[in-house]
Amino acid sequence: MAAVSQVLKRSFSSSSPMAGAIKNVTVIGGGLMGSGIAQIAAAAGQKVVLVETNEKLLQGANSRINESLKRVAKKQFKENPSAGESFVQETMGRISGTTNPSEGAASADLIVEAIVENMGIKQKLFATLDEAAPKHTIFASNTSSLSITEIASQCQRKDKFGGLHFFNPVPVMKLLEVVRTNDTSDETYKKMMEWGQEVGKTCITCKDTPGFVVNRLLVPQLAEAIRMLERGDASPRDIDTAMKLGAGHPMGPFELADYVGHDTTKFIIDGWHEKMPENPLFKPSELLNKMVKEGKLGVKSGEGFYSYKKK
Ligand SMILES: CCCCCCCCCCCCC[C@H](O)CC(=O)SCCNC(=O)CCNC(=O)[C@H](O)C(C)(C)COP(=O)(O)OP(=O)(O)OC[C@H]1O[C@@H](n2cnc3c(N)ncnc32)[C@H](O)[C@@H]1OP(=O)(O)O
Ligand SMILES: NC(=O)c1ccc[n+]([C@@H]2O[C@H](COP(=O)([O-])OP(=O)(O)OC[C@H]3O[C@@H](n4cnc5c(N)ncnc54)[C@H](O)[C@@H]3O)[C@@H](O)[C@H]2O)c1
Repeated sequence: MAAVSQVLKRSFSSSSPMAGAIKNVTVIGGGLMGSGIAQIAAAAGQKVVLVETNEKLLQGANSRINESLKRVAKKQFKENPSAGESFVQETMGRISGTTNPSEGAASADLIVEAIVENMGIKQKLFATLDEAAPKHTIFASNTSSLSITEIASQCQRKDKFGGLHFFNPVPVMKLLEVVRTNDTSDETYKKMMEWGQEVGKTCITCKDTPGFVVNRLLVPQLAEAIRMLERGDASPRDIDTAMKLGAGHPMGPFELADYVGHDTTKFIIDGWHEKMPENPLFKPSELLNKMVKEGKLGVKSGEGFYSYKKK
């Protein structure tokens, strides 16, 4: 992955965005979600700067994107493999990396944050970005469960702040939840919706409420599945099979929670328990807490409810 300084010199000296069009996207956080968001923006022809905390994680994101693009190319260019290779190379060529968020923000029309699900860390990051990014830059968080209004509270540009909630895996899942706060301007909302369509997503809109639409319905279901397991009602495998064959889900709740990552699921449930202590649905799970304490984070660590270690 080219250093952003080289790409910025080469790419941004001559080009400047058309008034209003989102051409330069900065993604903060190159994990499960951020790497996918960077990938689809670059695949849509946009210049992407990916920001991570260190070079090793940047390289990891780079590899994850490259592997995913090869899977996409294998399907999209089935009849023309060499066109598929060019698609992968050209898309990767639009992505540069840096470990400096302020440098990464310098030429962004849109910044999408996909870092750890922690309110304080997100707020601190956006306060820094508010100083570094051009005045026209739109800020968006990919948070699963936190309040966009609260995340934006340390920023001046509350009119240019919203939520862009993608679904995992980003290159495959068609939905994008576009969230506006009471301060999000109509112009910002319109640009977020248009950008979501440009990167190939079907956009829905909802208010800035906990979990937006999908997670407000999904979290209780996954939580109830874990309580079912804790009561000994059924095994994870049988519960997953039940929901796949009985409800037509592509993944059962335990497969899905493993896929999402239990660091994230724990952040989500702990945050909602703190916000809504009276709601038994969001009471923390001893089993989940034990798994996280033991480092069993799901697919990302090789073990969660199931084992993913290569035999
Ligand atoms: C009591 C307290 C408990 C508390 C619990 C609280 C829980 C909280 C949980 C909330 C989490 C919220 C998280 C977030 O905010 C919201 C979400 O993202 S929810 C997750 C949404 N996603 C899903 O539901 C995914 C469902 N699964 C699937 O769609 C499929 O299983 C799959 C992931 C697409 C995989 O498909 P499969 O057919 O099973 O297997 P393959 O691997 O062969 O994939 C098929 C096909 O898809 C393409 N593909 C898959 N992955 C990628 C990728 N990363 N990049 C590109 N392409 C990909 C690919 O073409 C595959 O074909 P192939 O390449 O194999 O030919
Ligand atoms: N995992 C999912 O299924 C999913 C789906 C939708 C939304 N989300 C949300 O997306 C966000 C990221 O989730 P994820 O699953 O990708 O997590 P992840 O742990 O895979 O990735 C987060 C990345 O952010 C990086 N990071 C942390 N602080 C940073 C900082 N200050 N600057 C730059 N990088 C930083 C970490 O190094 C890590 O690589 C969370 O808010 C989560 O709620 C997750």
